[in-house]
Amino acid sequence: MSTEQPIMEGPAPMPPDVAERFERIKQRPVVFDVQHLGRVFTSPQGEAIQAIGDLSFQIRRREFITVIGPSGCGKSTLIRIIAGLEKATSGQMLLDGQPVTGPGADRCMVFQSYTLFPWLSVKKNVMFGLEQAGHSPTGAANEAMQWIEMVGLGDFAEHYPHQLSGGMKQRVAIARALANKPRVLLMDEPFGALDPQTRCTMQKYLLQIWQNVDVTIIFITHDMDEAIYLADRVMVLGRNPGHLKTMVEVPLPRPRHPDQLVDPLFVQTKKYIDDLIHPPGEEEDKPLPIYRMTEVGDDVF
Ligand SMILES: Nc1ncnc2c1ncn2[C@@H]1O[C@H](COP(=O)(O)OP(=O)(O)OP(=O)(O)O)[C@@H](O)[C@H]1O
Repeated sequence: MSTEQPIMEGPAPMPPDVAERFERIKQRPVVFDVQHLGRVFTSPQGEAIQAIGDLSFQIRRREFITVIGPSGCGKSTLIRIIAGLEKATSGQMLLDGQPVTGPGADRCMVFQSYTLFPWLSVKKNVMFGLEQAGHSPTGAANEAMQWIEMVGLGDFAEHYPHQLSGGMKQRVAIARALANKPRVLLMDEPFGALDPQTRCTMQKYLLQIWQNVDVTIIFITHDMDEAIYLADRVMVLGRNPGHLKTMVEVPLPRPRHPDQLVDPLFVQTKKYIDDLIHPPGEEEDKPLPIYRMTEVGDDVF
């Protein structure tokens, strides 16, 4: 067995034009201020499960933040607390300086599973929240159509969810969320169920939409390429209990382009984040016990 230490990559260098962009971002107002957030669950046996330990971070207006970390580090718990669907057991969270105490129209969520009403057309799905918020049917229809056009589905407004592909359904879900004009769009692995090609197309659409809408995005993903490609900053979480390992400023200029996936800065950033999430030598790296299931001598390698 080799006794050599694996080489841990440092963060990639920041080109001057991207560093300037981050300086400009730091001048923007803080939208989200999360202070010492913690969440303890109780197991069915009555044991305390500390899902999130002590998490503090700030997000500025119109930042695109992706959240990545190993399974069980508290990504979903965090986004559910931000959405107001779950309560923190310690700490607090301010949105535009005001404490968040429950769900609100200022935060909208897009989930991985398709959550459209199957009995409503695309247009009616997008109108639903608007009508609930007090828009007249005509006003809601006009507003809904603007958002449906924005996600490129103008020709599908009268279609029903079962007539749409997975990517189209998620575009409707994004239109429905944005129609409420939230301050923050929360996305919990929204493209996780899509095939790789559709996923790439959706990433491109989302970046275009985000460019044209005044919204801050917090986006959970398991996919490292997706996390880096979309984000201004990648929030890397660790587990037991969930904690912030680091916030990585992505050293790539915007607008993003798929060619950047092979840029040395991208590759170095990926290696850096991967080393943070899976430190070499951790349990997951241990080899499996090997049981021989073939005849001795049946060596195909
Ligand atoms: N309702 C609950 N009751 C008890 N424990 C919970 C509950 N929800 C989450 N947990 C625990 O909190 C921890 C964090 O869970 P969470 O689902 O937030 O992690 P995650 O990072 O989103 O995981 P994954 O990547 O697998 O989706 C886990 O140990 C999980 O078992």
